[in-house]
Amino acid sequence: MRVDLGNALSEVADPGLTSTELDELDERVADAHERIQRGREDAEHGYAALNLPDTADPDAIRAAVEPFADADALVTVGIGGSALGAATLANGLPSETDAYFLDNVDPEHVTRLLDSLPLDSTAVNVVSRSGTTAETLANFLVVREAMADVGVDWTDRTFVTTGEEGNLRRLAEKEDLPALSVPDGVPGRFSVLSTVGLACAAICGHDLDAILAGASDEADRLAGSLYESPAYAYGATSYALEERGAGVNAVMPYAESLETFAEWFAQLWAESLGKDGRGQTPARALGATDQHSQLQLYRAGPHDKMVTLVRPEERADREIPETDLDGLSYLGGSSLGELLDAEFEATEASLAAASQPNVRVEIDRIDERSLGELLYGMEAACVVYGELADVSTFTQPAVEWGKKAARGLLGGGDFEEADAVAEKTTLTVE
Ligand SMILES: O=P(O)(O)OC[C@H]1O[C@H](O)[C@H](O)[C@@H](O)[C@@H]1O
Repeated sequence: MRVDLGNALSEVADPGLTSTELDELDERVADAHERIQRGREDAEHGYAALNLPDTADPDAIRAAVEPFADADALVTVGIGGSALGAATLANGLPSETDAYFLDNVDPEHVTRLLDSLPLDSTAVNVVSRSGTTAETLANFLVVREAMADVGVDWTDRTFVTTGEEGNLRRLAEKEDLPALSVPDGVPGRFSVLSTVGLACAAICGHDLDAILAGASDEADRLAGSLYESPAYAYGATSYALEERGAGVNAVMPYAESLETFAEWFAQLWAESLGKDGRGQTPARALGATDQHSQLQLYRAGPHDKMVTLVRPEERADREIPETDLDGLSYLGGSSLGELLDAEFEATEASLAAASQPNVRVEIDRIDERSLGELLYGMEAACVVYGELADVSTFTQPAVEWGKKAARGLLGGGDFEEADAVAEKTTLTVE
């Protein structure tokens, strides 16, 4: 992963950083790096996720999913960190198996998906770190009933990925389902390089060793200076821009296959860093499509955001046919890839010309190794941001609050959070 901070400097951008400010930030990055390394050495909760390039066991994952390798489709039933990492890999890379994700309990969507699948040749991976998430368990109950209804033995087609405790683990034991373990100390949104993301990747035919090798390369680049570590350069600059008023981070990959990456990033950034009245709101955009919609705001709107432009340096290209149509001949003989790159650079320049801060993130190409670098790099960026902002990066109390309120409403326990629903202030207009 390469990061270009030029358009975040104060000579270009407002807000922006002077080189003196960047040097001061660099001194704080050295301390943050020390803290991160200590956390990694002690395998502390959260920091342990940055050790996954070494601690994940791709052989064990491949062996566990082997019985499901011939499935025509794979449905991952999970939500948040238990779906988005796997989806980023599945949607980012060419896949041998059709991968679907049930990460919502919209009944129409669930029914439409189940009606469209060949259930007798579909594998189901139920993923929940806690093993208690209501949406995941509800969807699982629906999926297994749908299988039973058409005479499919769901116990033959299902495996689970979960922690050592919880309802899902108990269910797996009771039904004798194959079970992969979510490693200790790895929060959901940092779990893509563990069993959580890699089981799906293995069934899709992706090269797990290459994903982990890419992540390992990025881990090797973590250093006590942001000038030596692309991940820290990105995380520290995002933090410093937020401090100076860039409360939004619009992530805009210029690759259709990285659209889900922006969703994964949104959870990572929002849930980890949205604490104590601070945080940077992730916005999702796609280049070049959103140049024709959101870019107007990003260039001409308030100076309250940074734009992260992500692209592969190489991609499989396709020529644009020659044409003698008036005004279009400039396109002929060029390629869609060249056009997309020109759009990328034009957007970057247009933001800079309007003094809107933006950062360029590049990977070599869209393959296992580069995605491993990108995913690991962004996780490390998030952790260093959390250290600099002094927030508790690996907790999510605000999300837990809503989970308890919903559970209380459904009669799943006595949660005071549910009382707030009855106390809602209304001002209805009809
Ligand atoms: O994997 P699970 O325990 O089912 O959790 C799934 C998701 O649930 C919550 O919303 C958490 O805040 C997320 O961080 C987590 O990824």
